Amino acid sequence: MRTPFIAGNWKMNVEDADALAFIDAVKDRIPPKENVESAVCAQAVSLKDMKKRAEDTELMIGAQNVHEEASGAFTGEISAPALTSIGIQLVIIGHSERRELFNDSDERVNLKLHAALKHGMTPIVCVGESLEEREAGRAVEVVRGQLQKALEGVSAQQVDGIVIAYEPVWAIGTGKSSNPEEAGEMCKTIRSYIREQYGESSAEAVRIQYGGSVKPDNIADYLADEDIDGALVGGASIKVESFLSLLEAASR
Ligand SMILES: O=C(CO)COP(=O)(O)O
Repeated sequence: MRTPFIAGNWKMNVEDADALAFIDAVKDRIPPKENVESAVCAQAVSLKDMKKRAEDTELMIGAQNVHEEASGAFTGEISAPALTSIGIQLVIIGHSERRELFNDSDERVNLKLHAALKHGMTPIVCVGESLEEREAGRAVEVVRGQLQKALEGVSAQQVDGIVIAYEPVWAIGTGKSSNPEEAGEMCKTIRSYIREQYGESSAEAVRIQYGGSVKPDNIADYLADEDIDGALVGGASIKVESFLSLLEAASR
């Protein structure tokens, strides 16, 4: 059985002092990782200190982005070796905000995924259709296309450790969460894609999160679906009690 995985994506919303205070507040209340795996992905400047503060807990600390090259003249970027050198093993790749605002094309998402895997990181790869694409009946085609391009050249052995987050763009930060049945159907489609490409054991191993306006009062509706293994949560992951409620709801 797959262990549920709840990850907070704090985006550019939590400054250093609050990030560290959050760790202090949750660290003795994180459920064992056998019940639910938990993470928060913060701004790069806070990662090193957060990692240290979270040392004795099972809360993982993740990055929100990584550059595809290991080093070089890429002003302002962060490399996978730089992240792993401070103990950061988890990274979000291809979030729709990065795709939309920072030119993270499917090809770049693929390069970033390879960089993360090469350096032993666990990637959370985000896919999801826009409202326009959903209304045009193209949601499945779009998500399958994103997966195909993101996973190009990724081996079956590598794919087993990847987390895929299905985040319909229209449900992010809008309070307009996707209907759990529709979300479940898309997560099933994602798992079927993994099965087609990599076989049954990879399909069973890969964890698929839903993301988009997940909150303590709706998370159980998503997790009830057999193909939804957790959530990637923005707004509702920032406040201590809300984050802990999400973990409690997901804990098995
Ligand atoms: O983008 C998200 C997580 O990556 C979702 O954000 P919200 O939970 O705030 O809708």
